[in-house]
Parts: sequence; C-alpha cells; structure tokens
Amino acid sequence: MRVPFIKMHGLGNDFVVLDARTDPLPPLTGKIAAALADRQTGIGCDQVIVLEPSAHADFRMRIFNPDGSEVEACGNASRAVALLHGRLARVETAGGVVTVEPASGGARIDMGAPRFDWDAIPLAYPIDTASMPVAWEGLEQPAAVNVGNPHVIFFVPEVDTVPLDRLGPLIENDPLFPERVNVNVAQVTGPRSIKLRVWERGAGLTRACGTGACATAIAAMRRGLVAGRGATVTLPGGPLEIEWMDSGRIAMTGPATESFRGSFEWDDFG
Ligand SMILES: N[C@@H](CCC[C@H](N)C(=O)O)C(=O)O
Repeated sequence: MRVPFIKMHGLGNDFVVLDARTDPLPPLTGKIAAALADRQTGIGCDQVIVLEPSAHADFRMRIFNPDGSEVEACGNASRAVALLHGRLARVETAGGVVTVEPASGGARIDMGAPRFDWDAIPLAYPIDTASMPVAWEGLEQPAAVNVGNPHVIFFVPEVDTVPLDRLGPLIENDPLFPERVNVNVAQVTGPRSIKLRVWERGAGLTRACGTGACATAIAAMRRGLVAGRGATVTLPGGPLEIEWMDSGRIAMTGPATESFRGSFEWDDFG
C-alpha cells in the first residue's frame, strides 16, 4: 500500500504528516512512527503527525516522538496543521482540544490553559511548581508547567553555555518526572523577550518547541520575570509570540511551512 505524506515544519521543528481524515490508514504503532522518523533509514523528522476523524472536534491530531512514544501536544505541529487545513478548526489532541487558525505565513493557536498542580505536571511528589527546590549540577530552582504536555523550565544567565545535550536526557528521565519531561533552558533578554533552548522528551535537541515556548513564557510571567501578559520567545529556529489571555488560555502565533509531498510503501515500515 502506498501512503502519501506531507513534510512540514515550524521554525525548523519538522514533521511527517499523514492525513487519514478521509482515507483511513492501517493502525500506526510507535514502532512504525519511529521507523518513519529515523533520519538515516526513514523519511526523517522530529515528530510524526497523524490526522484522523474526531467525534468531538473538526479532526484529531495524534503525535509521535522519534522514540515511538505517543504524546499529548505539539505547538509547532498545531501551526503546521492549521496551514494544511487552511481555515479555523478545533483539533482534538490527547492533551485537550486546541483551536487553530491560519495567520499570515503561519498560524495562531489557542493552546488551552496551563496547569501548575504537581500531579498535573505530573511530578512524583508534591512540590511548589513555581520554583522547585531541586538541582542538576548548575541547573537549579526550575519551574514546571503542563501545557498539554509536561515541561520543566530553568532560567539561566546564558543559555548557550548550558550543556543541554548532556543534562537534557538526565533530567528528562529523572524519577521526579514519572511521564518524563521536556527540558527548557531560558534566558530573559528584555522586559518582554526570552531566549530558549529545548531538549524535547523522546526527541532530543530540536530547532524549536512550541509547547516549550508557551510553558516558558507562562513560567516567566508567573515569576514576574517579564512584564505583562505577552512575550516573544526566540528559539534556535526563530521567534514565537506567546500571550497569556485574560481567559486564562495561551495563544501562540508563529510561522509554519510546507516543505514537500511524497509517498512511501507501508510494508517497508510496518
Ligand atoms: N515539538 C513539539 C513538542 C513535541 C512533543 C514533545 N517532544 C513531548 O514529548 O511532549 C512542540 O512544538 O511543542
């Protein structure tokens, strides 16, 4: 069976999108997703995205990391999917329903409300998630936020000097985080601006992480590190605009790009 795919990215965080909204696919397992995501032997991407019909929203978006884990949220893929769909839509994810709307060159996403309770992150035990009394080498006193998926955020003086390739996997797999965690290191660069690098759970270092940008901006606002309710978060792949709306929900605005379309033989990966 030949299956079409769309290669897309948001700020260099790249996706293989399988659109099964009209023509169903055989069930996609984590093993198949990992094989598709492999940059040496597969198509290669940071996440495999599957679009399916939904009983609760306009359609459903499933998200797979390159290690095969199926996860709850992906900010950059939400913008890519908005571009693909071409109009306002409510999208069911395992982390909740998000509203996607194309905007010039990209999209604006209503990502839902952040959660701060220790068991909503989730953490292994009760702890103040605004400023956690824990440390890994020089990285200390992080915040934790769930924006559909779990994030830990360290505010540091200089993000480029943090050995995130070494500390990222250590923190991601720490028993404090029973469902593992996305690891963000952030530098406040102005009253409304933040520089961010992310070690993604199940994926490693990526050019950008939309949910990481949302979680980091919210953590900075909660601690009073930035002024007001809006911030520009600049990742290695470029900037995202994050707003903590009066409704308590998060809006993320930024670019999305379709790179190319192709197809693959399902049996080569199944
Ligand atoms: N790239 C994403 C996040 C993808 C999922 C993440 N690795 C997880 O395991 O939660 C984004 O743009 O948000």
